[in-house]
Amino acid sequence: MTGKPHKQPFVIGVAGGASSGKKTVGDMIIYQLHDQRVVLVNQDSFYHSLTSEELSKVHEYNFDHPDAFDTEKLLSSIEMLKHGKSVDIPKYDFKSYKSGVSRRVNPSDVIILEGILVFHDPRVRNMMNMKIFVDTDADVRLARRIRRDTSEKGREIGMVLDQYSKFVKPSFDNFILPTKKFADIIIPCGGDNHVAIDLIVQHIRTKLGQHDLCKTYPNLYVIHSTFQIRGMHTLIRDAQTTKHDFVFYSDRLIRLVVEHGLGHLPFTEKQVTTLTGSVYTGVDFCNSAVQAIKLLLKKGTSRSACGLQRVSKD
Ligand SMILES: Nc1ncnc2c1ncn2[C@@H]1O[C@H](COP(=O)(O)OP(=O)(O)O)[C@@H](O)[C@H]1O
Ligand SMILES: O=c1ccn([C@@H]2O[C@H](COP(=O)(O)O)[C@@H](O)[C@H]2O)c(=O)[nH]1
Repeated sequence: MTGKPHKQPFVIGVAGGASSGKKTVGDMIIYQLHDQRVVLVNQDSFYHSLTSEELSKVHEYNFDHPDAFDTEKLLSSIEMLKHGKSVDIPKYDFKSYKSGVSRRVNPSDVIILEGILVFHDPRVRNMMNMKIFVDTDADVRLARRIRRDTSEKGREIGMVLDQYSKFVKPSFDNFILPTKKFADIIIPCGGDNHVAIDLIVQHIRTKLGQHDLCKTYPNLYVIHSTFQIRGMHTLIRDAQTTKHDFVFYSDRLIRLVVEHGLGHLPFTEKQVTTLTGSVYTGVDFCNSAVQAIKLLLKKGTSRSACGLQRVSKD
């Protein structure tokens, strides 16, 4: 075998009612994961093209029913991306109701699959590593839909309201809402929920940083790689780097490892009285933690011992 083994991408499903903010949430995740290869795939791309008969009675067509989508194509497309292959994803035109020219999507580290019914088919659901449901009140969704469909899709307000009461609302109650139970995370307020987005991004970063060794050793933690860390690794590997710089940057890297390790050690709450007489509640490392550091110091090389001593007085 040649080349690197293919690492499976992290697949995130984002479901919720129409105009709940699914795409906004997806875009916010992409924005925060700027240093990763992330691709957003929209379930809307997999709408079946309408036949001429369906077109003549478009007001009777239910775009919110699971059968409106080409789920087999969606499945095979995500499968290809999961296996590190590029895929042509169709483009659906909301004005002509037809699927047209495709866009080429390249394999990525993270795939975000967003759409009203992405949790409906168990085969699609099972491809996801994380499932998010965007929970936005029906009145907010309707208001956004009216604005979007009249301005962007050029539709009559009467038609938008008819479609809503005839298909959108019943399908939300019958098909979309029942998939909420499959979600790992439910986000109220969609894109306004910065706390939820931050937590999601943190989790994805942890998963992406996980080495295969983490599966064998569940208490192994991999420090998230930053540009600063990569820069220091570059310097200490460079044959041109001076001895002084090599020692300086190695020492900084060792300290980062030790400080990160200390964050995983057990601690107890401790209160101290400050010089001004007030009581400060902090934490104190448990005995076992101090013993672990002492053991490391005994076994460590002189350089790592030096790094350890700077972060632990004991
Ligand atoms: N938190 C928000 N506040 C105000 N408008 C929003 C918010 N989230 C989304 N929107 C707007 O609502 C519309 C639908 O949002 P979008 O993310 O495309 O929803 P979905 O993908 O669920 O259909 C868009 O016009 C978007 O700009
Ligand atoms: O031709 C079409 C195709 C779909 N719709 C509506 O779109 C929404 C789903 O898209 P979101 O981006 O998740 O909002 C769905 O409610 C369909 O009714 C349409 O109006 N016309």
